[in-house]
Amino acid sequence: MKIIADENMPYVDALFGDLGEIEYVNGRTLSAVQVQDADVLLVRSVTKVNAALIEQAHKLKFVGSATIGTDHVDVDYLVERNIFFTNAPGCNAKAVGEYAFIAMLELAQRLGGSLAGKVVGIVGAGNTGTAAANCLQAYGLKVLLCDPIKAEQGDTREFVSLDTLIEHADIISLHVPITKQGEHKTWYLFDDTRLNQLKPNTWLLNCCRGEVIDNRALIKFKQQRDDIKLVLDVWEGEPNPMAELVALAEFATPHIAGYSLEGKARGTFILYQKWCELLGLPVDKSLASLLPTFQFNQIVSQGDLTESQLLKLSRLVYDLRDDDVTFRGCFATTAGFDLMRKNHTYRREYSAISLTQSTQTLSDDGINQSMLSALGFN
Ligand SMILES: NC(=O)c1ccc[n+]([C@@H]2O[C@H](COP(=O)([O-])OP(=O)(O)OC[C@H]3O[C@@H](n4cnc5c(N)ncnc54)[C@H](O)[C@@H]3O)[C@@H](O)[C@H]2O)c1
Ligand SMILES: O=C(O)[C@H](O)[C@H](O)COP(=O)(O)O
Repeated sequence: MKIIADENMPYVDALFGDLGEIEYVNGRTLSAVQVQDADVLLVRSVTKVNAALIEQAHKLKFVGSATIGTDHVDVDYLVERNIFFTNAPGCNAKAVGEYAFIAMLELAQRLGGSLAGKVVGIVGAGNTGTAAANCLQAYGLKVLLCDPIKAEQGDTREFVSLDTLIEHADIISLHVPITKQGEHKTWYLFDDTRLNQLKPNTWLLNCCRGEVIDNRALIKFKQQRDDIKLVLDVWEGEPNPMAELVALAEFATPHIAGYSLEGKARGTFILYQKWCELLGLPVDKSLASLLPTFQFNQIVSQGDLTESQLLKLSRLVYDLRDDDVTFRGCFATTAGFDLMRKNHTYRREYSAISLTQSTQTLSDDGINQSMLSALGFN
């Protein structure tokens, strides 16, 4: 059996190695000729899986994308061809949630203020939006959720309209899929008009898909509104973001919000589980065995933490400042954007750290052990 896998997908050897012959490919430049004799195709978000790529792949039975998003895959065409397709829902949700939370801590520190006390609006209350909301609520922040689809489906959480969210939120974090049609389409959800509704000093984070914000409108808007602060992980026209926009963002990264080691491992593992299920094979490998012990896995803290100490602790799992600096030095070419993603040293999630407090401080505003557990520390 021939398995074609993106060369930047970790743990493929460990999980698929005894199931067939694996050939690693560059996902961005993958061609129809390379996939024509594949039985299994394992991709990431950079590969467009459509008729042009797989029309001649007559043996293809399974396409797996180790991603949450599916906008790069022509799912209808796969159904028509009777090729099984799976993505990896939720695989990197925690990573994205922690990225958003850590970015807010970083931004608060950079601006000389505090994250505590802010109201945060989450647009899209699915896996990543909920993961971000969980961190924020664990930290005691008020969170407003906007997700008309979930609301219509009977989700019992409290939802607000996008207008209400924009009116009340100090920080807005975007967590929707990219959709081009329908009542709730998200393409340019934040266009010129929406951007002009933002209240003074709003922080806007985008960790979902670049085109959820009209990037040209954002450049024009931000050039006149220095009070608005931006954290951008995703860009219109990736892998070639607009240079003017990178310069205007407080923190800028190359679509790596989901790049935790745990998230990446879960992505490949979900594809492995689905493939075993499809073939009726036993799932005889475990996700836990793939992950190395984290360098700082045991930490003892003396007393409650302040917000700046929480940020220091967070920087052990992910130092956003490093990625921001590297990105600004390399984003200007396709090769630079992709190479930074390829060479990214996958960060860890909070759960990689076992944290104990040796003493409890009797203050009301400190960050205590139960808050840290709710944030995801072990
Ligand atoms: N930057 C990254 O590395 C990264 C990582 C993972 C996912 N993503 C992107 O983030 C997206 C969201 O991921 P997820 O796991 O949360 O997906 P999900 O499907 O679990 O949740 C998305 C939510 O958005 C809601 N939604 C759709 N249209 C909406 C609208 N117009 N207004 C408000 N809510 C709307 C849906 O109802 C759903 O609940 C993915 O589709 C992917 O494109 C990016
Ligand atoms: O949809 C997703 O899961 C993310 O966008 C994913 O993290 C993108 O990473 P890639 O597949 O390009 O490595």
